[in-house]
Amino acid sequence: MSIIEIDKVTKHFSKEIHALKDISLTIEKGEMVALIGSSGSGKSTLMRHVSGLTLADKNSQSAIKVLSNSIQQGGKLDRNIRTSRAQIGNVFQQFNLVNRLSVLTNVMIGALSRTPSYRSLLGHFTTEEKHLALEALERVGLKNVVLKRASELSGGQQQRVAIARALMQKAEVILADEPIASLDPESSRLVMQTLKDINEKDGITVVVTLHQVDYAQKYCRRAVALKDGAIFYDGQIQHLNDDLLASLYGAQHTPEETSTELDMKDLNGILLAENGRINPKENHSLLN
Ligand SMILES: Nc1ncnc2c1ncn2[C@@H]1O[C@H](COP(=O)(O)OP(=O)(O)OP(=O)(O)O)[C@@H](O)[C@H]1O
Repeated sequence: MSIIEIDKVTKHFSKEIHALKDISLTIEKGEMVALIGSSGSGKSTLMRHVSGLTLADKNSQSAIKVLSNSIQQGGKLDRNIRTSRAQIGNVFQQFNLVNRLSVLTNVMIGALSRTPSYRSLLGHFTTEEKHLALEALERVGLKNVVLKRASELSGGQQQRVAIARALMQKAEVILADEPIASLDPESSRLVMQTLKDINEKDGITVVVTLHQVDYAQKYCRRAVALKDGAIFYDGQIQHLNDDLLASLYGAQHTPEETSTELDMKDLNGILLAENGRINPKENHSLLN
């Protein structure tokens, strides 16, 4: 069963910036797919299209569906976007958690799409909701920090809280955009293992953008590689050989250099790209 259907998605940010070029892609239920490619290749833009946070070019043939529900078509957001979004758990660094709230409340916010908002705004969560949030936090190995403020957690812990929130939300799909971009190797391993665990045990479909090809190879079977906004490779990750990787990441690529070289270069790219993308209103619209 197809969970994500992306059809002919084209996006210009300006005349010069053609961020996505006729992307068509289908992701099946239960897959864990790595979205890879060098900085600026269009990974985040594609993820944001799937969440309906960015719209494709107007009057194009573009269409995106999640669980057969339309997210956007021809550059227009679907009317029932709230219902469609409820199926999608976002693990996006730029609007992950409400820092001043406790970890537990942040996870319970995951139930907002199913809860009358006056109740959740007043902080009136039911006992069942509290139990579900505790269970979700236990799943991601964070039961010991439930009453801490989100801002007190490490980056990796925050990512795992976002994953717990998606579990609480009963999301069928998790979109994780750069979930390990600024984490040390042990935290990265924990975040990736958590995603893999809920993918395998709960059958939740996961799409994760990664800079580090070695993590993609370790945790995902399928890779979709973008280059200059177009699909460069879509297939089993084990068939992505050094030649393909070299042409994906450019001439400087050698297998031994991948992690260190890309990390620094891409980190700068991410920070630059993120600067222009932080928009608290979008955070709010996701929660509602
Ligand atoms: N809001 C925006 N306005 C203008 N241009 C944008 C915007 N968001 C992204 N872009 C441009 O679109 C292209 C794709 O960017 P995107 O962030 O999707 O790439 P990426 O592969 O996720 O990169 P990174 O790995 O650095 O996060 C880049 O040229 C980027 O500068």
